[in-house]
Amino acid sequence: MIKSRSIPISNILRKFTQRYASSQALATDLKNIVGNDNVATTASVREQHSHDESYHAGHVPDVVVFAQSTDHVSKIVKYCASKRVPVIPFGTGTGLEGGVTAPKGGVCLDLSRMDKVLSVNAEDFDCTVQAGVTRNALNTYIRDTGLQFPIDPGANASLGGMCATSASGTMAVRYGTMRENVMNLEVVLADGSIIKTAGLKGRSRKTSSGYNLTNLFVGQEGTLGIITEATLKLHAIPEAVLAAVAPFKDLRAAVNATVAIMQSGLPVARIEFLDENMVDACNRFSKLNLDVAPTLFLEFHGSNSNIEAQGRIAEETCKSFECLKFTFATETDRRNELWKARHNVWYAAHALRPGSKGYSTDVCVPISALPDMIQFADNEVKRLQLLGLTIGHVGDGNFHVILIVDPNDFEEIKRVHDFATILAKEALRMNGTITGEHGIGVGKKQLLIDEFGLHGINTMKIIKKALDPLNILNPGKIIDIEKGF
Ligand SMILES: Cc1cc2c(cc1C)N(C[C@H](O)[C@H](O)[C@H](O)COP(=O)(O)OP(=O)(O)OC[C@H]1O[C@@H](n3cnc4c(N)ncnc43)[C@H](O)[C@@H]1O)c1[nH]c(=O)[nH]c(=O)c1N2
Ligand SMILES: CC(C)CC(=O)C(=O)O
Ligand SMILES: [Mn+2]
Repeated sequence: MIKSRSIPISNILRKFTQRYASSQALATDLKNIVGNDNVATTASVREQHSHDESYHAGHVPDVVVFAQSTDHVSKIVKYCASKRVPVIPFGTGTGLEGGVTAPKGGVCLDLSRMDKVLSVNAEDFDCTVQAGVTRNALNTYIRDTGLQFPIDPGANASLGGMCATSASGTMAVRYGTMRENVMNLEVVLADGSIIKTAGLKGRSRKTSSGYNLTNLFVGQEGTLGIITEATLKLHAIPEAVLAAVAPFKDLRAAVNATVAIMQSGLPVARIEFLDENMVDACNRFSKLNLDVAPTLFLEFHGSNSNIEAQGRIAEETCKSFECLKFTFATETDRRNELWKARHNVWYAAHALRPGSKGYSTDVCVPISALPDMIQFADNEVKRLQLLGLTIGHVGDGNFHVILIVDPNDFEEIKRVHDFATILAKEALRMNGTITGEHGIGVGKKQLLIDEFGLHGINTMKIIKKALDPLNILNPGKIIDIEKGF
């Protein structure tokens, strides 16, 4: 008898895909489980679910299932386990690392119909939502409570997707990332069983009870379980908000000012860096009239008296780094205009070259290393002659270089890949990480090995194999379970 270890991977994959007779048979079975209206097989729906907003190649699932409940998810996963069919969770498809693609076909499990806010405990500053609720929908729902959920990736992502990628955004510097804001998760495991990661009813502010399952499932990108519900921390909407814009003579001055502000302990709510290419793109796309120079957007949250004091300290610090101007934006409309432009940078960058594709890097380094890191990125963009625009959540040491590339120019694409690899390796050299918030998906699997080393990756493989022994949950993402080193 041949040992399974010696069967070539291609044969295993063929066998793997032969476990279900056809996409049609699969769809028929799934319709019996969740009803006709919740199963789609049309080419257009499958195509919509084959990719996210990144440049990564799309792969079409065999079937798209729209789950309406945790019970649906559990039954679908149990069925898929029995047939060895891949299950790829889908929130809103705004990911940037190809996480929702279906390289081995299978069932795309769309959670957007699980869109109920289940409870809001205003007095405890928490809420529980189904995975498909989007961050904007939650904030609209809780507006009258005086509370907000401030984690704000530019896109209106699903909260399940945000848990799954450990998302953050412009306000993480003040309120933390998803890792700090998820209190409990309901998760469907690879055999269809359902767990709560912080106790069956837990929503306490602190716990030292058992293993930290919550943070095992935050950032797992659908490879260990399907998140069906999340209990999240809420925060008070500040009494007063003050924003400011500060252009600088050069990139280094702007980043040095950021480091000084962070090291002074000033409780900034947002501190975002835009290089001059990015400011120029925002001016064009969002019809702004900002000085084209390396710029900081800042925001302070608090009471009327303390935000003014905070603003003044930031102004003095920026002036000590020779900022060209420091302009406060007090009116709500002006602030909204600035932050809307900030959230649209991805589209502003694409608009520079119609027909182009964008690739975003996402390194994060300790704050003291940030000036050298951003300078390094700038030098490399120039050396490799790329169209790169830098934007960053610099208060956290996290920034993105958006590279705009002609999808038909393979030589340019290679330079983009070279750049992304060089940048990630430099971030590791500076004690940082290859991804602050976008995750690994299909794009950064090799670099993850550099970040964690052999024993670290093997530990991840052990966890993956224990929780998903048939490798049906989002296979091919984060780690390649079949591949050795
Ligand atoms: C214009 C723009 C701007 C930004 C961003 C995107 C875009 C297009 N993003 C990236 C993106 O919005 C972020 O990764 C979201 O968390 C993705 O949420 P979706 O609901 O779209 O997940 P999406 O559907 O894209 O899925 C992402 C991954 O999570 C998995 N998944 C989804 N739902 C799941 C569930 N319920 N259970 C288990 N796994 C699940 C998927 O399988 C996939 O691997 C971002 N991000 C960020 O952190 N900071 C930022 O500033 C921005 N800014
Ligand atoms: C495309 C990316 C640059 C999106 C993002 O993470 C951001 O705008 O901060
Ligand atoms: Mn970002």
